[in-house]
Amino acid sequence: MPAAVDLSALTVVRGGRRVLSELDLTVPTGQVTGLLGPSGCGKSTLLRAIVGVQRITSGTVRVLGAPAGSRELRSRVGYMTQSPSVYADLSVDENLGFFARVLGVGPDAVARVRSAVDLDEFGSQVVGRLSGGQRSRVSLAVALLAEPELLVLDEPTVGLDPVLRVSLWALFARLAQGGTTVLVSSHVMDEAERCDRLLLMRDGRLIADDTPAAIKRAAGVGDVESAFLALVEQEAR
Ligand SMILES: Nc1ncnc2c1ncn2[C@@H]1O[C@H](COP(=O)(O)OP(=O)(O)OP(=O)(O)O)[C@@H](O)[C@H]1O
Repeated sequence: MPAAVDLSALTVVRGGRRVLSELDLTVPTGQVTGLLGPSGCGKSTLLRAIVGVQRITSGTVRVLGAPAGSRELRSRVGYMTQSPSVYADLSVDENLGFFARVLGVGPDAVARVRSAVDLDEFGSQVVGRLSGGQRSRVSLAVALLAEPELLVLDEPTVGLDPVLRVSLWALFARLAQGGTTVLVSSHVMDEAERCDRLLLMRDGRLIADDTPAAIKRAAGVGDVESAFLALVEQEAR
């Protein structure tokens, strides 16, 4: 099966700084791929390049067989940014209904995505009066509306309690089982274990690209956080 995302020699310079450097990577179709690395390593910039909202300096980014950001990808790629991108003065259902119309999907999608993110009790609640975690789940619900083939999520579990985090990771796994490609960033290394595949990043470069088990095995350690530290140490030598 062709890769959902295929990057070749991607370089991005932002504010005079080289934020991504000659990145080559692929994201397999129908799996949950985790993009992990410390704050500032370039995760959001990479995700922005994949959804086509980042000006790139050089290289190529192909998504679902088309150049990133092309028109035909609009409804095939769902993107959730780090800061909630929904209207604070509208209710959850009004937001979902609005974005459903923008995306041209039927009104029955609203109930489907509301329930997928566990917000059924909050349909008539104004978003401005929700907690941060609830608000980010409304953004996630928007990203799910068009049943995208590729779902790109920038730190979707920040600010969520452990129970909700587990339920969201279960949702990502269910989506992948149904054929959706899920690319999710996090700087919480314990979330790595829930991914089929991991991309570990540091300073705009990829330091590992494999399954969690293979990354731990290669580093001879029992958890991904220790593997990350071992890889950083190896590089410094
Ligand atoms: N608008 C911008 N202009 C210039 N530089 C930027 C801009 N946005 C981000 N950067 C720089 O690009 C680098 C990578 O930022 P990016 O947001 O991609 O990192 P990240 O890994 O997603 O971090 P975090 O986990 O904290 O969100 C950082 O050094 C940051 O300072």
